[in-house]
Amino acid sequence: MTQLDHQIHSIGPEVAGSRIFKFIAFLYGIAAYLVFFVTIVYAIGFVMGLVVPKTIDTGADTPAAEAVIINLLLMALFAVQHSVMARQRFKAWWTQFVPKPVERSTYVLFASLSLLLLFWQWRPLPSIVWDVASADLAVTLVTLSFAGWILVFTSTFIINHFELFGLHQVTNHLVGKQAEPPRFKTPLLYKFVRHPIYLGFIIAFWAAPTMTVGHLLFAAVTTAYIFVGIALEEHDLVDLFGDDYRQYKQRVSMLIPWRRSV
Ligand SMILES: C[S@@+](CC[C@H](N)C(=O)[O-])C[C@H]1O[C@@H](n2cnc3c(N)ncnc32)[C@H](O)[C@@H]1O
Repeated sequence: MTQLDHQIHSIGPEVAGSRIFKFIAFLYGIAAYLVFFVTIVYAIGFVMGLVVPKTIDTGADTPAAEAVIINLLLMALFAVQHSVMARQRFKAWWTQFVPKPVERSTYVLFASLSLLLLFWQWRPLPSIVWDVASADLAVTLVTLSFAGWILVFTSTFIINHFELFGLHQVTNHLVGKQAEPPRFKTPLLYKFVRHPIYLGFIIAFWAAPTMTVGHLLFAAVTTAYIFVGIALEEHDLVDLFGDDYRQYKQRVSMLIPWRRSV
């Protein structure tokens, strides 16, 4: 027996395999996070029409009806992927095939890929709905849109950025730390609204100095989807945290600070 054979034998195939798996899972988690990061940065340029080569108002000339259908299908694909894969029952089913430590990273990767597909294949509908004449108002709207994106990013860190995007799970797995059960939290902004991340997206999508039909379609459908997403997410949160979440809903508004119902 060579020295290497002896070492492998003494570690045991299970442990050796699992060590390699832990490391591969960690690298996979980092790769999925990087794809997510590129996607969200691209999303800012795409929606605001800044820097990136393909924006919400550029792309192949397509007849309006065809463009609407393609864009609706792209948004529907993202919505179905994003909602179905986030449900507890789906997670219970697919973690029979996908190892639990990389479940969140895989979800993040699929969501990012379906968004990249949307950015790539999105058809412009360039007719103008509004175009503000005042330079001051235009600057205010661009600033508001940036503020929306900042709200999105800050809120992910407030609730737990690294857990939300799967890095926490693969790191814990790598160092052999047990995954902690989800905890109900209402830190900082979550004391004013229950969904600051979604509020940030709504602000970022609607605050545009020039609103085209394509941008309006995107803002309207994603806003409607956010309301559906909130209903599904809150159903799961009540299942998970029971009365704590029910009382939170009574106390704190959904999206508009200081207004209990919405
Ligand atoms: C993309 S985050 C969105 C969080 C929130 N809806 C928002 O807009 O800021 C979705 C994840 O956050 C979790 N979550 C939402 N509110 C929470 C809370 N108050 N405490 C703990 N987890 C929460 C959900 O279970 C879900 O896994």
